[in-house]
Amino acid sequence: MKLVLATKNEGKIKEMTELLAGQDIEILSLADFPEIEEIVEDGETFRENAIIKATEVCMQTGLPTLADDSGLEVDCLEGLPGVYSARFAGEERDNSANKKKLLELLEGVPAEERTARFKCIIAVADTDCFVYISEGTCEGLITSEERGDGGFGYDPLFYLPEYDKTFAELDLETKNKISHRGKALAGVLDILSDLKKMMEEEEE
Ligand SMILES: O=c1nc[nH]c2c1ncn2[C@H]1C[C@H](O)[C@@H](COP(=O)(O)OP(=O)(O)OP(=O)(O)O)O1
Ligand SMILES: [Mg+2]
Repeated sequence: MKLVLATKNEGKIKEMTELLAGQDIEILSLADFPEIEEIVEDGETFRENAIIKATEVCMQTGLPTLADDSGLEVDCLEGLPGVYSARFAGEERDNSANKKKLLELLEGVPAEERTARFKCIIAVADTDCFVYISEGTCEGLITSEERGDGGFGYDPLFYLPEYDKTFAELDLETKNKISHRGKALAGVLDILSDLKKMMEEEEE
């Protein structure tokens, strides 16, 4: 079965490809469909945006599609950047500027008040564009400076006390085991396996 990952984010593609390894699924991404235009993520929640991305790409490709909408919620910022994580510092969606803005907003906030969580909502659209949803959360703390050079996005600022490491200091396998994305993806594996069976039966 072919599955389109409805994302342009190389970091997500890498993590999800690893999480789906061994499922005998042929993974495509938006890089394989250059004709698909920029999708406007104007939902008010991760859930809405995940559904927008999954259904839009499913309709345009006619293939089963998986979309991930995710972001970082910081408690002392009342949940910001949240659904605005990608464009926190502006529409250019500049990662460095996003991280800088977050650190500036948290200047002077003591470690114990820097609690935060990553959230990920995954939407899987089948060939009828019927949508299944799964969620994952990962709790951590925001550091006061960047640590590590792995991962993507806010990873160098997201610290896991149990590991004494940021997401950017963990290897891909460990991040996938504990991350919001790893947990959300685990919740759709059964759906994907059912979908695969269905598609194979249809072909016979
Ligand atoms: O594990 C993560 N490690 C670090 N940062 C992360 C992670 N997960 C989400 N994030 C950040 C990146 C981006 O600022 C926002 C997601 O925004 P989001 O719209 O879902 O993704 P995106 O625009 O990068 O790619 P796309 O929409 O094509 O899937 O949260
Ligand atoms: Mg996006």
